[in-house]
Amino acid sequence: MSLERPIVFGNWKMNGLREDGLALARAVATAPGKGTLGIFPPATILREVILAVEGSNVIVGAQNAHSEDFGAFTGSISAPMIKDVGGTAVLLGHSECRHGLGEADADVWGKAEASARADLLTVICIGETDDERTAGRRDAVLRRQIDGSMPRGSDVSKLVVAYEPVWAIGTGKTPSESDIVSAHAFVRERLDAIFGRESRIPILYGGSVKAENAAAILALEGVDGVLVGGASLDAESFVRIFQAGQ
Ligand SMILES: O=C(CO)[C@H](O)COP(=O)(O)O
Repeated sequence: MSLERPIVFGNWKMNGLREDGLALARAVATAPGKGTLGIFPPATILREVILAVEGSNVIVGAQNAHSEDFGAFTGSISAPMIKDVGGTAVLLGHSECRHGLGEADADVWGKAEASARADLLTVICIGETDDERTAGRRDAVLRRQIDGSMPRGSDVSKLVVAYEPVWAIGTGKTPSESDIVSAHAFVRERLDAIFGRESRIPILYGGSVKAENAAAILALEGVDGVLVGGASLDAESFVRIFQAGQ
């Protein structure tokens, strides 16, 4: 599976009731342009969103999945369940899950293995906090997260990495262009070391991506696409971000 660049994914987080979510999905499905569009709505409307974009190339996925396929895990959904309703992707290791829900690298690894078993496209999110950045530990954190969250032996063509500095998420702050380039170069080097140069796992940037800064970010060396939060909730903004990469 090879994803055409630019890859523009929207993480709706805990937003989207049926009416506005389906309208947004339909608008995304008709966006003109080359590349790969993906949306990650809340699980409550996953199936309806999948039906709303049917016939388009838009990828629809879930925002998390359990490491087990089934069982007594109240409140969780699993990779086979996502697959069962027609979902083809999942976000894992988002900072809001790592830091808000206490997900460790090993947890993300287990979830990624479950996602691979269900043959989903797995987007593994990584990124340093402000304290880690200030302490000069960015690369050490990225290395630990890559090494600890990404299982070996699965189909590398179904893996995507999203570099999302935690301090840039929802804050309006973005790293300098040179910082994004150097972080992506570091991630690429590590992925090459683990999975081989031919793996070419796409690396997305995430954190305060907007229609206004998308063209500059998407043009940076090593940036294969973007993972968008807030600005993916507005159809016009999200489509403008996609078109900024054309
Ligand atoms: O939602 C995101 C993509 O996963 C990420 O958290 C960035 O959010 P944003 O700063 O609201 O774009």
